[in-house]
Amino acid sequence: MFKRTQQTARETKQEAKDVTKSKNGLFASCSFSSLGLDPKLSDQLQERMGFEAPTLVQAQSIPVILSGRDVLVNAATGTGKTIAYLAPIIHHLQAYSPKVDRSHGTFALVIVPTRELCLQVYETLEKLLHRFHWIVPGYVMGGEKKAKEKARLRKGISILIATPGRLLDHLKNTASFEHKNLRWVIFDEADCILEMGYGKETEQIIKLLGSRQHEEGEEDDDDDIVVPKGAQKQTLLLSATLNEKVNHLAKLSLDDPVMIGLDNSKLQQKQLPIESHASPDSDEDEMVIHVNKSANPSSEDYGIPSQLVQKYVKVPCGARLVALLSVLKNLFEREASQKVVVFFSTRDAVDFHHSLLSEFQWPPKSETQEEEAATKQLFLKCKTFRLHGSMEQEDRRSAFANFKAEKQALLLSTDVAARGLDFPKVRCIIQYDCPGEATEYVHRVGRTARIGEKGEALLFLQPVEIDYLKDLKKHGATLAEYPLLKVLDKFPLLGNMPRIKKVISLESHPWVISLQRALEFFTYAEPKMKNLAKNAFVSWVRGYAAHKGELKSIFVVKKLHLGHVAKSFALKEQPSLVGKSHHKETMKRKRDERQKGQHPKKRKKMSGGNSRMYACLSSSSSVHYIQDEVLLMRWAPSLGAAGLATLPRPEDKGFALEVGVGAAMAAQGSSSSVDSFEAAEAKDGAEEEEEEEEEEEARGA
Ligand SMILES: Nc1ncnc2c1ncn2[C@@H]1O[C@H](COP(=O)(O)OP(=O)(O)OP(=O)(O)O)[C@@H](O)[C@H]1O
Repeated sequence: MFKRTQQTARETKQEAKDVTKSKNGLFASCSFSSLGLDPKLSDQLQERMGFEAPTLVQAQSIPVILSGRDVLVNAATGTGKTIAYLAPIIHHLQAYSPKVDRSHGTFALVIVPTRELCLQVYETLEKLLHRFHWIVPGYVMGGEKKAKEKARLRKGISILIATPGRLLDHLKNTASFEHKNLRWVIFDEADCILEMGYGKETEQIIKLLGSRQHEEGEEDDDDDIVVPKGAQKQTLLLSATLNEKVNHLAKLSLDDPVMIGLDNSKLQQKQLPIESHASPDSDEDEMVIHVNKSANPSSEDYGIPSQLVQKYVKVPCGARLVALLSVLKNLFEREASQKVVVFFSTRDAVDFHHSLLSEFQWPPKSETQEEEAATKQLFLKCKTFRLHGSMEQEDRRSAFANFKAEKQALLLSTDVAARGLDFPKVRCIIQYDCPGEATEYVHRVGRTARIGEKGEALLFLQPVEIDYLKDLKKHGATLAEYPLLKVLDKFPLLGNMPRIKKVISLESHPWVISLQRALEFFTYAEPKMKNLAKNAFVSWVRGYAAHKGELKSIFVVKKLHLGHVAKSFALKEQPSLVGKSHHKETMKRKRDERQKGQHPKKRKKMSGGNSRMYACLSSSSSVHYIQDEVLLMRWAPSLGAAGLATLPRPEDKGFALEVGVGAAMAAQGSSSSVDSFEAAEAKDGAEEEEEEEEEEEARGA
């Protein structure tokens, strides 16, 4: 006992040392005012916000941004990039004479990929503007009422934070959106904006802003232009994972940029083929970002906080759910007051695990009812929140705010929480479903170990997926193995279950067996739970088939044992992947939700206006249908020996369809990939409100 206390004390001391060391490497040895910021603003940062010194990236970026140059900033997650770009803008704006007011419209535009990040940047901005009340902050984003946003834009917003779809909508349709004084455009999480499929929107935004921009030296007799003479328009691109994908955006929007945090291995004279949209008069000496893919890459390919402890846990598919619950229980028992985020690949998986963790009790059954009432408790004694793209905006907002405010809580999320979100005191990130590209791994784990704090990250892998570690290593992430068996051994066994001395496989561990049984019992006790499990199973398999590029050879859907996958959703048998009954259930669920007002009038545009069902025969000769003809056309060549046939709508003919696993699954999987889901959701946000707004306008709102 004494030995253990001594060891814990030693570990705590070591952790404290590590944090100090990492903090030493994070902060610059200067003050905010020495960077050239206005004293009132420096004071606000130091005194009111409690930032004693700028971080290194702030110390490097602020003077360059103040000088008016375009900038590309690449710095690790949680190093303070938001302040790095907001502070110089406020410094300039507060000094304008005459003072800026609402009638001058928007001077700075910050474009971010998700709604939560939009709100977060807005909150930071509000704090920074505390002493500059005449500068008006504001935001526009999908999911909000457009009529209200229009009214706010009409009044005037000096610094506007926006998601791309909604911003484009206002640029096109809100005549009162004043931006002729626009001087700054910032793309925060620039690579993500492009990866989420916003490339076209971004190009249009740049074009629309450019066409109405006030060019320097331009003859202009408009008295409303208040940008100081000689002040240059400035564009800033930032991310922890700037890579070659942003070259096109950089080329479109940046003029002779300064690169901050991009080491020489990533910057090369223009050798890479820049995409065909490159302007013919481009500068031949221009720098482009190039990610080093050599056999011996830099360990700093993507900036992962050095104090972050990264681990992986190898779990056979059938034991995944038990392993997840055990790891979580162990974490919260070890340290009650902490926050943990678990990432899943699909929204259905988030919903299922959220319901399960919010209701599942332990121990599962007792001898007498009185005893049961006295001893039963929730398996996890912490508040559990969920966050994903098809939640109602108000629910998203409250989940985000509540998880932020809690001291002890668990958040289950899709990648909607992976970028930029700054939840204080998150101690551990669990990636229960693999993230896909290494960039996403970096951003997910970046929700912990922020601003020099300690943090842990745990990646779940099945034995067949273990090669993913090599992919991460190429980008500088090396993970140690998590001692799962040791953790499982700590849990007390139920009743008189014998403790086996040597456990041969994880699945035969008595704790795993009893917990799995209890979970299955719980899931089957209520039809609602069972349906959630089935939906989660189906979308998980589809999501698995949607891995892209080189990762397809690691995450091979054909290698999955679907019975074991079912077990990981506490199902005793494998449900049909897309049977008629499932299709009907999904339609019914959506109808019910719509009636309850949970899915207000989402309009999905199908190409050609008339959707038809297609069927394709996979190599295993089972039938799979796809509702989106474009998707099938794209995937058809990759189906190999698969036959292809056009069928009437199943609901017309009333035949049941079974899905085949393999190439055809991959085809449907692509439609349920997280990225395209989230992007589609966010884009819908722009359209979704149209009808609502028309209605409101008709009512004279
Ligand atoms: N100079 C500073 N001193 C102390 N804390 C700071 C400082 N600057 C910023 N912070 C805090 O650090 C946290 C991380 O900042 P921020 O969210 O801007 O990081 P980021 O680099 O944008 O991360 P990501 O890449 O994940 O988006 C925030 O809570 C912020 O308030």
